[in-house]
Amino acid sequence: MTTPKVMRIMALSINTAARAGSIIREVMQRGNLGIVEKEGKDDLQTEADRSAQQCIIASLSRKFPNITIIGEEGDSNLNVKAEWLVSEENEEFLTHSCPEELLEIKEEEFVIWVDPLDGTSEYTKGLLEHVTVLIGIAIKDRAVGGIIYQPYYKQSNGDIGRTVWGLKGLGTGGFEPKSPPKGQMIITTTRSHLTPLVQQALDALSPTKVIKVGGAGYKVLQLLEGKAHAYVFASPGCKRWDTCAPEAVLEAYGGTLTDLAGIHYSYAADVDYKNRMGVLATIPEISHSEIARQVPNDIIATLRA
Ligand SMILES: Nc1ncnc2c1ncn2[C@@H]1O[C@H](COP(=O)(O)O)[C@@H](O)[C@H]1OP(=O)(O)O
Ligand SMILES: [Mg+2]
Ligand SMILES: [Mg+2]
Ligand SMILES: [Mg+2]
Repeated sequence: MTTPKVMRIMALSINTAARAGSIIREVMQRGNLGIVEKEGKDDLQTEADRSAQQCIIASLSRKFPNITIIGEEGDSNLNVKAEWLVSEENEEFLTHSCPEELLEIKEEEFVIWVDPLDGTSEYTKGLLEHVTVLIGIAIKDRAVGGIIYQPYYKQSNGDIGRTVWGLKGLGTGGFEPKSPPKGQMIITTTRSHLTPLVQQALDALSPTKVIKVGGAGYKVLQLLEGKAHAYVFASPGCKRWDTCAPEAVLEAYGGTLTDLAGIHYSYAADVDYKNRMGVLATIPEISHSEIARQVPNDIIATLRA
């Protein structure tokens, strides 16, 4: 029997995200980040963002030429150095069985959303633990599979870097699931993109504690590892590549990630990339719709305007 496409795409993405992570470490080690501003000082790009994206898109598109792959850093030159091309699929992942409902998905039905370096602002400031590589795998318009690679995670055995993955219908891997303390409401939100509206939404939810960290990937890791109950971001700043992989991993775990009104974003290839209606993510133990109801209407109206 041939291996189902979704399993092969996940397995190649796992190895490719780790290679991109090593490129991110190499650029930092060399010390010349090559920072440019994209849409302003809140929107930076470095040599690491550019090179990691080239590695990911060249590797995935070579093996899966019929898949639409959309990366944060725009069109990439795919004539990359041989050492950046990943062709091996992750064997450990391939030992899992494919969920029944995903057995027959054809290459043309996938859309892959790539954020080669999430938490660029934190990367440039040396807050390296916040940095992740995100590869999100959508089928038609839904986020189904995701890889969150953390290039600076320190393993207990001394190894550096870890891969967290999730696939709907199969589950998650690469981390120790943990629930946050009961009777509290710990919210994680932006560290570098705080605005009055972001603050207003936090206040409306009366958190017992707020954890400000960088990156959409790192914030979802806070939910998976019991550091926070919810991720709340009342801003149009995130884009589909920020949320596709985190949404798939969180939902494979039993949680939920939507816009602030509680509606799932579409990850179809032809959508507007902007997550205009913000981000709301919750752990499985929390009623997502209950939290969405607590978001004041005027905040939703402001985002919608
Ligand atoms: N105003 C913005 N402009 C550009 N990117 C943004 C903006 N707000 C959020 N992002 C992206 O969403 C991620 C999560 O946001 P935050 O860290 O503020 O919570 C950021 O790391 C950044 O991704 P990236 O670092 O990949 O460019
Ligand atoms: Mg960016
Ligand atoms: Mg990002
Ligand atoms: Mg990025």
